[in-house]
Amino acid sequence: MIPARPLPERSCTVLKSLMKWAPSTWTGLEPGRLLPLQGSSRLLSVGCADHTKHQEPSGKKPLSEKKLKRHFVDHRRVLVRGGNGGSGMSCFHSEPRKEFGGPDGGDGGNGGHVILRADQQIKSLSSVLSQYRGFSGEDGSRKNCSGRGGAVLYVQVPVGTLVKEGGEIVADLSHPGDEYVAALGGAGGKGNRFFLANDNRAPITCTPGQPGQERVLYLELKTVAHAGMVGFPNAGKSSLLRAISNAKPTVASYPFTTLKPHVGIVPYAGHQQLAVADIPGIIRGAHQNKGLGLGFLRHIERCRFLLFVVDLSLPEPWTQVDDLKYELEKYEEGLSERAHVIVANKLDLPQARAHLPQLQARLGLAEVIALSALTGENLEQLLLRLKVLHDSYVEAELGQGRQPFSW
Ligand SMILES: Nc1nc2c(ncn2[C@@H]2O[C@H](COP(=O)(O)OP(=O)(O)OP(=O)(O)O)[C@@H](O)[C@H]2O)c(=O)[nH]1
Ligand SMILES: [Mg+2]
Repeated sequence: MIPARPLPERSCTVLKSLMKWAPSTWTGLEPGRLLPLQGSSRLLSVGCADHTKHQEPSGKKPLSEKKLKRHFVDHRRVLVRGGNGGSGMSCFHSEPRKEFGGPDGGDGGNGGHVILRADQQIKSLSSVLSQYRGFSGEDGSRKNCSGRGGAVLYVQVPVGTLVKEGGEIVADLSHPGDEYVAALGGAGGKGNRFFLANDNRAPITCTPGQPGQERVLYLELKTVAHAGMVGFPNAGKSSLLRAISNAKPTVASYPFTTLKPHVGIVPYAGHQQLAVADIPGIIRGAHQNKGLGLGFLRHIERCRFLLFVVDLSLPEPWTQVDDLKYELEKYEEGLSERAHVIVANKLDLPQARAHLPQLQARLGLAEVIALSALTGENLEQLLLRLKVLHDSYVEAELGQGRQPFSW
């Protein structure tokens, strides 16, 4: 007899990865849990202490920024089709000693809708497939039995997803739990029982189910956060996000290190949380598609306030602020006038200290917060300012009878 041998380690890993993916494929067959949720928490760094612990399991190398970018999708064209309605049945009651039992064909069930639902656990549109078909209703059957209706197919999308059809915005799923019926299921057909009338006691007519609605939708993700960081490459945006939150975006001394938005959570007393988004650097001329272009600014469009991060160690740092504001204006008029703070980073460098008085003189003392993301100097001042901005935002929203966004 051959003794049982333990599986080699590599096979175990392969098996485990298969086990990890298999349920997400099967869920497509079940109503209610239909999405192949790629629940990888690495899709977007979320700086919640517990989350980050799960993000990088010990012994596993974190994914490089380049690989992470492949998982971050902020556009998607989706073809959605509602489920078809089931057909009605044409048949007659048949029973011993009951010759003319009458029509008893049941109606077909309605097709299931396809519904987009904003889910906070989903961080990018990468888990959204290119097409979805709703569940069809069952056909009607004998004895007036109606067919079962098709279950609703829920497609989970990130909070902040815009739904467009033919260039027009048809829905904005900006709050967790928001839903949008992307495609209606077809109505079920009628069985011949439905056509029973005084002048027609034995109808044989029955109707087929209607096909489900078919639409081509464009999904566009606009990250939702309280504060958005904008700055030139290498200004230290990612370093700052690392310093104030538990998010772990890559930091390096070359430009365009960050290739996808990151959201970090800054915890405050009383379980208050403030979401801060770090987006790729923009450069002068970005509106002419220089650097990474301005496409990423869509991720700060919804931010309630902005952090202009400038490198204080460079000569004439105020020109960075002017250039950033100019690029923002080119992207969307009025964007640069949103509530903001100017963060003068790299205060630890000697030349930076020399530039500070000039910057403050040009932009105003109150507006500039000089700090060092590297040494942590003066970070509290930024945290306090963020809190003040957040509180005034909450007050304004409540004043207008709206629920403020909370992460
Ligand atoms: N001395 C000093 N260096 C800093 C400070 N903050 C960031 N750096 C350095 O500046 C370089 C760029 O930092 P990042 O945080 O990657 O800059 P970024 O703005 O995110 O850059 P992109 O992602 O390319 O847009 C890194 O080498 C950091 O170590 C600081 O406060 N002081
Ligand atoms: Mg960065």
